[in-house]
Amino acid sequence: MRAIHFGAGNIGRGFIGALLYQAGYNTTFVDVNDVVIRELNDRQQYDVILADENSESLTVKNVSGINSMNHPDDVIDAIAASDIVTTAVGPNILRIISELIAKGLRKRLKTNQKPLNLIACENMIGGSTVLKENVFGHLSDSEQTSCANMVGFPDAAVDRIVPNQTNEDMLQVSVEPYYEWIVEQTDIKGDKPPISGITYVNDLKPYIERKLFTVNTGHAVPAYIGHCMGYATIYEAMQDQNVQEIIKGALHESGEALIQTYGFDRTAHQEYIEKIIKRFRNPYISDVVTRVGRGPIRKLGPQDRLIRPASLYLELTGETPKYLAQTIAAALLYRNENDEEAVKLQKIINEQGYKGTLQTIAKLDAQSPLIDKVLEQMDEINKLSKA
Ligand SMILES: NC(=O)c1ccc[n+]([C@@H]2O[C@H](COP(=O)([O-])OP(=O)(O)OC[C@H]3O[C@@H](n4cnc5c(N)ncnc54)[C@H](O)[C@@H]3O)[C@@H](O)[C@H]2O)c1
Ligand SMILES: O=P(O)(O)OC[C@@H](O)[C@@H](O)[C@H](O)[C@H](O)CO
Repeated sequence: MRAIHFGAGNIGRGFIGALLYQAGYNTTFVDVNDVVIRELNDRQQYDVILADENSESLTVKNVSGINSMNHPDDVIDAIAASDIVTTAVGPNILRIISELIAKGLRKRLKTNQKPLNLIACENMIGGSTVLKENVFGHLSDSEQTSCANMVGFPDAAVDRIVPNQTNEDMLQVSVEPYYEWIVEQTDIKGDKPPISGITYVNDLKPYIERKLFTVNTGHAVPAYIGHCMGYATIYEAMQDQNVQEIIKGALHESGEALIQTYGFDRTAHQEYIEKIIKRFRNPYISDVVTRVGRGPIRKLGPQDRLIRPASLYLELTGETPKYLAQTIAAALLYRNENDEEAVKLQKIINEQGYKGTLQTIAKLDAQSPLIDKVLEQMDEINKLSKA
């Protein structure tokens, strides 16, 4: 079985690549990072280390790489012949890789009639659906009709913390032991990919929202509040009493929104929250706040981890969420000159002010009580950053 995986980064090598290998696939990574691609081709294997007291390691074998900038035709051929295509490139890159994928599917229509599934493993709602829309934008009507019958784009939720890291061995990747990969089976074409780490469900929405609005909402607290307070890593920020109070409060608020929306069991959800907080305190992982806070414009989007649970909480309880508002305020204050979106965010704030920015980026109504709450909580965050 042949797999094509776009993005040989943290999640690509440390999570999806490892599970594909364990399921028996030969995996070709497609990336624009030439150094990583060369190493993959030279060695055809790499190690994944579990970040806990045992440091267990797995050697992922049967891997190769293609630099899509230098060898786009090889990517097209590989897609035409593959049994599964996965991505972990970041939500904003899906649009960029879609033209090459469309060319691969066009070739496949002529050469290979086997059903194919493409699974976007990104932190976003409807990632594979977004990929499909972009790919279909490059295909003719008749190609779209043919693809609609034999190519599936099942949405997915992926959960495993894989920090940025610099190891002596550049392909080695250290990952937390925990993982979850959930795929919506209703959109699969042909047989379900035989990957034992995947949990197949009929309706992904409750799972992706629970993951994004608990793991990623929670993660945003030590990232943005921690950054304001001068902490460099999630682990350091998680030792702070203020961060602990805010994360508990924010996850109580997002939890209330999730429980009321999906009817999750209250006790089970609280256990889920506690397990996640424990993962953020893993002493074997050093995850910088700038990775977790990366892309603040995306993270302040209307459907993402801060605004969506805050809006839902307001809608369902009639109260404005204090702790989510504090985290949104900290995200607005996030400055990092190495992060393109953070720079752009500060430019928008300079031009439009906080209120205008929340209307433009978060798509909040000018009258939304959430805006006033965020502005009110900005003072609290400023006090914390001076403390
Ligand atoms: N790291 C985590 O803890 C984690 C966990 C769950 C989900 N995710 C999600 O996985 C995705 C990837 O995150 P990551 O942490 O692995 O990021 P990363 O930066 O480590 O990896 C992304 C990779 O994509 C490559 N890339 C960029 N443009 C490309 C292009 N045009 N074609 C092919 N490859 C390209 C980059 O060179 C890089 O190797 C994101 O959507 C993220 O939200 C990350
Ligand atoms: O990848 P992002 O930028 O959407 O979010 C940063 C982190 O919260 C995220 O990568 C988590 O580590 C991951 O989602 C855990 O499963």
